Amino acid sequence: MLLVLNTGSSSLKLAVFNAALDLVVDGNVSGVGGKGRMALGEAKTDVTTGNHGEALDCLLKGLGARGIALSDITGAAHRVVHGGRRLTAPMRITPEALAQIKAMVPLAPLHNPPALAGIAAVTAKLPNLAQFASFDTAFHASQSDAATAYALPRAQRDAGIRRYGFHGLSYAGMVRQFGDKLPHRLLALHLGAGVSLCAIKDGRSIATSMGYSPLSGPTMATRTGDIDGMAVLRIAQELGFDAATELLNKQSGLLGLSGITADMRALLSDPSPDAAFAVEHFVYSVVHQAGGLIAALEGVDAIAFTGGIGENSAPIRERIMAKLAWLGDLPVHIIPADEERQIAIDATSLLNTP
Ligand SMILES: Nc1ncnc2c1ncn2[C@@H]1O[C@H](COP(=O)(O)OP(=O)(O)O)[C@@H](O)[C@H]1O
Ligand SMILES: CC(=O)OP(=O)(O)O
Ligand SMILES: [Mg+2]
Repeated sequence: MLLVLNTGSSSLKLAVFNAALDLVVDGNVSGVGGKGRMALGEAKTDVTTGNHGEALDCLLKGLGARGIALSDITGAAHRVVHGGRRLTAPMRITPEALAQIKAMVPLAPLHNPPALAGIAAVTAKLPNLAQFASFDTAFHASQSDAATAYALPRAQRDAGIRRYGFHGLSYAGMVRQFGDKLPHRLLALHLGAGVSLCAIKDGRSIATSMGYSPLSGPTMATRTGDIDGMAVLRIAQELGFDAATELLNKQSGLLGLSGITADMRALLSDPSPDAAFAVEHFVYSVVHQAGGLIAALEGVDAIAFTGGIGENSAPIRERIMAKLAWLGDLPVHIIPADEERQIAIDATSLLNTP
């Protein structure tokens, strides 16, 4: 059986697939690093964990109680957010590969360390297990230089300051789910805690709203989305680098705008004007990005929503589509985000190649 781990800064999501790639069970621990919750299948319990290794222990114990032993696990596959310029295909985690992933930490200081913690936790438990990595950036490797470059001098561009784009496992999974029904020009909207849009032409990413980091694009749960560079510098000058990083990534977005919560469902049921404004800003910013990406596609044949908000919130989808009514009648699809299955498919194809 294949263990898939999607490690976030304070969460650990796990899915177990059998050799036929059927989902056997999935679960997660939230609130890693303190008092949190564990869900495994339908069961939910309170758990206190000090780190991702302890969270993995809890989940593995839960799997044991369901009759899945450590010895049943034949491989582990991880979501790694940032693969940089070079890591553009899924790979087996060898010592060299691990060194390459570690070298990406300066590019993704908030996102890659949790994945490394997940890899280390599995290695500590099962040192001889085959492990694999799939990169959120990889799907966007098809983009042109014009789409990925920031207009910076050569030295900064050579140093890797460019657009990478994220949520690639979600978009690759979406393209896979469309199969031979894939529209020629597809605008994909991943609306979750992180929010991004992607212009997909014939199954390939040609432009996306996230850039150097997962901060840019529309308003997100706690990230600002697009913000002028000079505003960032002004905030950093006032608060210092670390506090500014925290503010832009963790205290902004829907949370910062509303002053209430980062949770879209809670905002939609909150009667206050601040909650309404946060939602209005979210919808506006998504539509604003959509316009640019539709122009990059030179037209659009279909729109697809995914992610927690995209899949579950009919009111948000309707408000976005109402502002895109100028596009005329378009097929609108709702595709469940299935990053874990995509990671499992990637790992299985590597396991099966000698
Ligand atoms: N029925 C719903 N209506 C509105 N928002 C929802 C609904 N269900 C989930 N959401 C929102 O989805 C977001 C989480 O998205 P998700 O993709 O699960 O997050 P993550 O990026 O952490 O995986 C939250 O803001 C949550 O409120
Ligand atoms: C890359 C990213 O934004 O991921 P998430 O949606 O999980 O925050
Ligand atoms: Mg997400």
